[in-house]
Amino acid sequence: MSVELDSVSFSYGRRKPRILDALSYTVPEGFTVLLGPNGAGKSTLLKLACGLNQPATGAVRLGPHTSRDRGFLTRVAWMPQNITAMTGLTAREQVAYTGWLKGMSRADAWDAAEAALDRVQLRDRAQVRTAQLSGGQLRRVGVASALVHDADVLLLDEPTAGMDPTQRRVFRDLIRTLATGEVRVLMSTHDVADLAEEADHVTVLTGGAVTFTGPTREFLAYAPAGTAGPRRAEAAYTAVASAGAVLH
Ligand SMILES: Nc1ncnc2c1ncn2[C@@H]1O[C@H](COP(=O)(O)OP(=O)(O)OP(=O)(O)O)[C@@H](O)[C@H]1O
Repeated sequence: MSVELDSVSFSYGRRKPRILDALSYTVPEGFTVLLGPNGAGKSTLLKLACGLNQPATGAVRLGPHTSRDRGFLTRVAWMPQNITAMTGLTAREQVAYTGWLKGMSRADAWDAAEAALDRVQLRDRAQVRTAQLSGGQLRRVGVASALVHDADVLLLDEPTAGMDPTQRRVFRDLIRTLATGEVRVLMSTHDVADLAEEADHVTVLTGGAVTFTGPTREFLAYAPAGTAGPRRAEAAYTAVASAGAVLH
């Protein structure tokens, strides 16, 4: 099952401009990177896709559920761009708390929190208060919180911002193991060179509209012929983002 946005419109207030206007989009299978310039609406799309914000018109669905149902919220995980350290909580407590909020029993959430911290290589910091973690470590707590309740769809808002190169690599490998079978991962990033080639699909959002969505090899084909390996994704992104037309 995937998250589907069906003709969704949204603005941050009645008199505010529409950020998304009749946008229809389905989170693709596997691992998808969501690219787009600052202010394109990536975070807004992710917040609608996880049920945190509700559309003014249209609907967000996961199988039989809409984003207003409990059944939707327990199957979709979202990692915000800014992770907040919860006052007084250790890393394990903070991750377990997210599991509990998503409907797990206290005992299950506690066990799952340890496993999730392990997956992001933060087990040795499990007993440290989150307020005392570094920015990159706190982001890993955010990733663990998104993993804790075994969601079908993971929506990650710039999860690698602030991670060092080693952790970015660990994270990329983790995403590859997560985005298999039924689990879909949609991740916004500005880290085009690092991540786009790893993905199964690429979606480009420009001015609140999806201007490209498709398999990564189709995306990379927009790079001018002869562009060298590591620069291919950036060149493809530049070509797609500057085309100003819908390419999918
Ligand atoms: N809480 C808010 N209230 C009012 N406007 C907002 C709010 N959050 C975002 N916006 C506006 O919505 C538009 C899209 O913002 P959004 O954060 O979704 O873009 P983005 O693609 O994620 O950007 P970035 O790459 O900089 O993170 C921007 O014009 C932004 O100013």
